[in-house]
Amino acid sequence: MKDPVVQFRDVNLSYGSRMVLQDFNIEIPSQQVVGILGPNGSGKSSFFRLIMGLNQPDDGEIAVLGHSPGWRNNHQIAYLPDRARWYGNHTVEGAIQWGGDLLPGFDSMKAKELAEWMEIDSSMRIDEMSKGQEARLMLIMCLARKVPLIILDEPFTGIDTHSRERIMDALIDYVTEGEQTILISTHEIYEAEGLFDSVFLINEGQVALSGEAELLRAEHGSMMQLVKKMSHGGRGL
Ligand SMILES: Nc1ncnc2c1ncn2[C@@H]1O[C@H](COP(=O)(O)OP(=O)(O)OP(=O)(O)O)[C@@H](O)[C@H]1O
Repeated sequence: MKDPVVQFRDVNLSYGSRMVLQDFNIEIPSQQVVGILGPNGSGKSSFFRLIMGLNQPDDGEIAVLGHSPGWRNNHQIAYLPDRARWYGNHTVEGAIQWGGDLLPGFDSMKAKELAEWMEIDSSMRIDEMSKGQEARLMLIMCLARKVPLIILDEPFTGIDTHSRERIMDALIDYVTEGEQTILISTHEIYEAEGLFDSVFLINEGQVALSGEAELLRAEHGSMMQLVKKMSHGGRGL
């Protein structure tokens, strides 16, 4: 068994006086698609920001790809933040060129293939794109990178059902090809849950439940139901 890609031990994180993650422990297995699910405000984005070294924990230990979070390993991570925007004056082609020149592990051919699959015209200017088109481009810029860890925070927001289905198909194809770990946080649980090998359910700043997706489903029913129960204050899941 390989070492976990991400390991948190007894991590606490607060913003001012507000405690967001408390005694947070997690081990993310390598080479899996991992769902990070939970109600609004449960701490999913904060968890990703700690992985990237964008926030510092109050205490606890964090290892990401065998190092402390920060510049030493961020070139090995493709991160799609929850509120990402691209430079407006680029075209799609320009963004892909930029990725090829500057992003570690970026495969321009793969990016072009993904753009075609996701029906994104390469001559389109980014400031003329709809929200959903831009969301697709942001996703392409992450998925085209050959890095051990990809983090997608709410990648499907603003994307219509048809495009979402295409993206899920691309992810399934892409993932079976690769040797990467992909962390996905999403509220589109119903559509996305088929992607996950394992799932961590976050509630009120802690891992409330985790395991192989299939086993969790067999035991508790759909992920959607589990998250709904949590949103309504369900305890003892
Ligand atoms: N920069 C910040 N300053 C203060 N509080 C913050 C900040 N960022 C997040 N929070 C708070 O921390 C808590 C966790 O937020 P976080 O964004 O990690 O949750 P989330 O699970 O990703 O939520 P969502 O599903 O709505 O995206 C929330 O109560 C939020 O209001």
